[in-house]
Amino acid sequence: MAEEAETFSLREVLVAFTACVSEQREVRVDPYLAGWKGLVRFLNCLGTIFSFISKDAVTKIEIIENYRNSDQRDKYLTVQSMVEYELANGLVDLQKRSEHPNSGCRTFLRLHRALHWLQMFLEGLRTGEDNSKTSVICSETYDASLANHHPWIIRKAAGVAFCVLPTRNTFLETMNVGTAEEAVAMLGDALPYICEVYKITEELYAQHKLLDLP
Ligand SMILES: CCCCCCCCCCCCC/C=C/[C@@H](O)[C@H](COP(=O)(O)O)NC(=O)CCCCCCCCCCCCCCC
Repeated sequence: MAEEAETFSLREVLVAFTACVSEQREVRVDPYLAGWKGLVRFLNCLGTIFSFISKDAVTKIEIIENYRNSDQRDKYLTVQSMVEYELANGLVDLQKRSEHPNSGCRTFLRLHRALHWLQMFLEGLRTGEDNSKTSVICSETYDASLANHHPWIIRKAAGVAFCVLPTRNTFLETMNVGTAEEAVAMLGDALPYICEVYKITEELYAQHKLLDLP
């Protein structure tokens, strides 16, 4: 675990998200998944108490990766092409999960909601006081975002896991980007890209009324 922590750098994760938006303002699926995979590696370094979260994220990443490795891989190149393809071919359960329980659209939506939390969490870390508690930043941003989509039992387990998070400065140093100040600067550079990815996806899902997919 320690070795994994040493090789992890937040830089590679953030670089992946900066590569997500194409010139046509489309969201590329491969760098998006690469970004999430990096985040999962980081989460695994924080302790086994987070395993239930990383397992769920991995399951969702793999569902979409399988589409990217299938005969229909080109349809899943961008979020825009995925939405167009799945909707045109009736591959999305719109009211309740039945024939297509793991559509790309509903799976991606779960990661998209988590990206909203990530965006707020990283902003909270960036602007927080030196001695502020990561656990507080994490639970406040979780309550304001993802928690609204989770049942009580998940919210409870997440709340327990957040308690073990180290202080803000230790957390920033774990990112392996340099000093806490350097990590803060890196967050400032990268956050606009994450916000842009989130915004484009949110608009696309809203336009197609997909924000509440079961
Ligand atoms: C730094 C501490 C990390 C705290 C992570 C906060 C997010 C908490 C998410 C709790 C999810 C619990 C697991 C189960 C979730 C599912 O029920 C639920 C719904 O799925 P379903 O409709 O298929 O049932 N799934 C989801 O909402 C997707 C959750 C994906 C979470 C990925 C979180 C990865 C976090 C990576 C953190 C990295 C920290 C970054 C700092 C540089």
